[in-house]
Amino acid sequence: MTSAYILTLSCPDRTGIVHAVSGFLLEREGNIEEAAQYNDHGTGLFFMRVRFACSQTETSLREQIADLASKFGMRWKLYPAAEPMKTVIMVSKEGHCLNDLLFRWKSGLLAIDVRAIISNHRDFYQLAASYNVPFHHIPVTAATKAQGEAKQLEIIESEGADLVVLARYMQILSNDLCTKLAGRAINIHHSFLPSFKGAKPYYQAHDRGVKLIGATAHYVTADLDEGPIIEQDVERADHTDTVEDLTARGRDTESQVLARAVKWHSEHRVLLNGHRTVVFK
Ligand SMILES: Nc1nc2c(c(=O)[nH]1)N[C@@H](CN(C=O)c1ccc(C(=O)N[C@@H](CCC(=O)O)C(=O)O)cc1)CN2
Repeated sequence: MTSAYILTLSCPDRTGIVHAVSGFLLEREGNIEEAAQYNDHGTGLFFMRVRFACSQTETSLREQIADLASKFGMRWKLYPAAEPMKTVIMVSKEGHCLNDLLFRWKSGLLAIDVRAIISNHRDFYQLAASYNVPFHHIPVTAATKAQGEAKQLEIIESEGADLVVLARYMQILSNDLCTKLAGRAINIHHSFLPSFKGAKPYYQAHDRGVKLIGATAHYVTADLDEGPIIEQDVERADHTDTVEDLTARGRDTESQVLARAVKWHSEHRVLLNGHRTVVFK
């Protein structure tokens, strides 16, 4: 019986990498179903993503890939392709992105498994219940942030979440929590970064008189809204728009940008390249 796997790797660029990987898989009767690679001439790093079917067990493949990787200095990861990514979604008082992700998940459009919803407000406990997803209300104040984050992390770890989505969660995560969630927490920022970081970006955009508004999905880091960008998009604006108009029009862009980022991350299409990303769409 064959199983589908996804192998992602990065290593110093040199000739023969694709040949070595494809030959490795051929020797094990692996059938390549999808492959993509990128050579970053600026950093000299080579990136690759391969989806393949193979009859060998994951344990056996890991042992053999480790041997290949050592010869090329590869940083690599191997994922069973069929496993949906266990996900925890965090939200505050704006629920459009949460609602969109839940609908896409239940419609089979996202390879995720929403294990819990965490919020510092109670607004969306009925929405969670309608999808039969546990809802955890964890209020957060400056005085209670450490305890609140400890509860959040306990839920994340107990659910085995490989992805945490800040779907308009409006609390700044501590440096410690950012470290623990490194590479597996995605935030949707409601501006076209690097413009208008921080709180109330639509107020900032309106004050600047922008003719475009936007949304940015990025990995969460200790540096607020500075994490590696995964996806962005923009929407037109003009002099007649109020902040409320911009906020309303921006909701669809935010939801669509976040959904694309979650889809690509859950399919292991996003590779970190320093403070940037490589996205094999
Ligand atoms: N460590 C990080 N935490 C969070 C990030 C991040 O990139 N790194 N992204 C934000 C989301 N966000 C914009 O998208 C954002 C949320 C909240 C604020 C903010 O200043 N909020 C409060 C202060 C709350 C607090 O101290 O925790 C405020 O309005 O004054 C700015 C940007 C999610 N978290």
